[in-house]
Amino acid sequence: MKEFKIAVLPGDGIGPEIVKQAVKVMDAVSEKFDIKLKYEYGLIGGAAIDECGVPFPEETKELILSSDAVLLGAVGGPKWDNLPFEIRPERALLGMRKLLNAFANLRPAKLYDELIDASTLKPEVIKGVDIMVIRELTSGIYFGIPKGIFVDGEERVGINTMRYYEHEVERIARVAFEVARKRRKKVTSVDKANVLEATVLWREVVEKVHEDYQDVELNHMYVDNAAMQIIRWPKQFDVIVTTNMFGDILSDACAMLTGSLGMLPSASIGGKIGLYEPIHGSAPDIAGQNIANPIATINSVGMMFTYSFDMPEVEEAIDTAVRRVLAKGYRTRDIYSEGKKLVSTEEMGDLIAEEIKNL
Ligand SMILES: NC(=O)C1=CN([C@@H]2O[C@H](COP(=O)(O)OP(=O)(O)OC[C@H]3O[C@@H](n4cnc5c(N)ncnc54)[C@H](O)[C@@H]3O)[C@@H](O)[C@H]2O)C=CC1
Ligand SMILES: CC(C)CC(=O)C(=O)O
Ligand SMILES: [Mg+2]
Repeated sequence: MKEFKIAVLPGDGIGPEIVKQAVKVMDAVSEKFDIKLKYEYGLIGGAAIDECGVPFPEETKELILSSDAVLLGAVGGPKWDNLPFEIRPERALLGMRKLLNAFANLRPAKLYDELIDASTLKPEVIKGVDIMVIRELTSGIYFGIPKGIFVDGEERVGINTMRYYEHEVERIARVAFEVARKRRKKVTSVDKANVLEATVLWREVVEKVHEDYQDVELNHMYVDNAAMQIIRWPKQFDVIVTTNMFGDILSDACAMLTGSLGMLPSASIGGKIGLYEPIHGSAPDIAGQNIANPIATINSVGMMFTYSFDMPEVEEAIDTAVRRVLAKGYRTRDIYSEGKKLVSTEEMGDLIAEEIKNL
């Protein structure tokens, strides 16, 4: 019997609520596919600050490094926003991604036909949308030095630095071309090479790597245009590869093509141990109300089975279960439309887990 140890880090805000639903789904998967899943819970973010004074405790680092994969809810919230920057919850996230060398963040924005009515965009614009955003995750402006708030003469100056080494661009470009080969064979590299030297280098390296992937079409787009094109005509995109910050922003925009930010899962790969999390944050505005959409987290579990455990059949099963629950008309508040059945976070988790058992 296959056996996997999963580090489960619920985090803050809606994190614990949505992760609980993902665990229900993992329980159902374990039964259905006869796999042994061992969960070990750890503290991260604000929850860790409250308990041990730091956002990313040594114990959590040891836990994730001794696991086969990591499932994260989300971190952060107003309670911790005034802490010194270096010990804020979000630092734990960046630290964990770096520690795991999870440099490739895959964020699939695929619209379920069943949710065409959940979007504010026209059906003809979004029907069939299937974009894979590949965001560089362990470098760029979120990591570059110098960074900080410094005193310069009479006033302060805030500095962040966008920097990319050639090898960092090369490895993410390779991931993008490899993924595109299994899809519709088109990569759009998004940069700001008209004004940012770091992305002039990015564009050059992507071009160079492309020489090894001549069967894949490559085009380049500036990020401002890309933000507009995603909303204007999203079906022009197959794989989007981009920098850490641009990918962060564009993937939230892509989420709305699928109906809600609560729909987009992610896999962060590249190192030995994969990290799986919804793309959204801790949603403090709806935390504790049992109304958050758990599907992004549940589908992140699906990605875990494909990318960490080489069991794509489990991802397919989870995807089918989600689709069937949506087809029966069940909706959390964020994807609700008239005539559908409004359900809570807990109910959505139960429905999807039950559907898996009945597959
Ligand atoms: N990966 C992570 O842990 C991330 C953490 N954050 C942190 O989360 C906190 C809140 O950040 P925001 O900018 O408000 O972004 P957010 O992604 O938490 O929320 C943005 C909006 O989307 C809604 N939303 C998010 N997830 C949802 C879900 N599953 N179901 C239904 N609605 C959902 C929220 O209610 C909110 O209105 C901050 O402290 C931020 O730093 C933000 C993004 C990612
Ligand atoms: C701390 C942030 C970089 C988290 C975020 O917005 C994301 O990863 O999407
Ligand atoms: Mg983000």
